[in-house]
Amino acid sequence: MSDTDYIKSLLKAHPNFPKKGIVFLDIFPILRDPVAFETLITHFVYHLTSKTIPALPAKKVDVVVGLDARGFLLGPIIAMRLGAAFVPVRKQGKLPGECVSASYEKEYGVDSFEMQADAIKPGQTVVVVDDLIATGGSAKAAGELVAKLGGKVVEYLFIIELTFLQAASKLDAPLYSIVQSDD
Ligand SMILES: O=P(O)(O)OC[C@H]1O[C@H](OP(=O)(O)OP(=O)(O)O)[C@H](O)[C@@H]1O
Ligand SMILES: Nc1ncnc2[nH]cnc12
Repeated sequence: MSDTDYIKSLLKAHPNFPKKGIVFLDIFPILRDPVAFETLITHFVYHLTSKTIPALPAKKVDVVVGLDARGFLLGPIIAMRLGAAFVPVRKQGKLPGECVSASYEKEYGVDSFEMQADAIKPGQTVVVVDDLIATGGSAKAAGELVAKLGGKVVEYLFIIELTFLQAASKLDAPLYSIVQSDD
């Protein structure tokens, strides 16, 4: 079985969660299976180190940015494997010190994201990681925060992409997803 089929087989769909009309795709069964979790992380790391990402000369990622909350389960592990920094993007009011912020609309509501102002240095290369991209609102806001600090997003990485919402067109860098869902 391919990595993609293995990971896909563990995703659980919950119709009408967190509200009517949304089919929530749950990634937690992957994390319950250590072999699947290892496969997932290794897949991302292999992608970042052995494939050609046009905006990533010398294949060097300086910073992995993970999005609150499920991006925190993936980002730090990927960052450690790459020898890169991990930087969290958190929902408003959770981070101490000076922060930059950006608000965004998502599949089921409005929210605001923040990043610590000294977390990324001008010119650093960044990958943004999260479990799922739906409308792309949260990823776009994260990209805006990176840009405000002078960083350069070279790729947005997700386990799942809801392709029917066409988020890729909103982003300023390529989108990579392991599983694509079109319904
Ligand atoms: O592409 P978008 O439409 O922006 O939606 C995707 C975002 O929504 C989910 O997080 P959620 O806001 O539910 O937060 P959580 O991780 O704290 O549950 C998901 O983990 C992404 O972060
Ligand atoms: N359909 C979905 N499943 C899981 N997380 C989500 N975040 C936004 N839309 C989602």
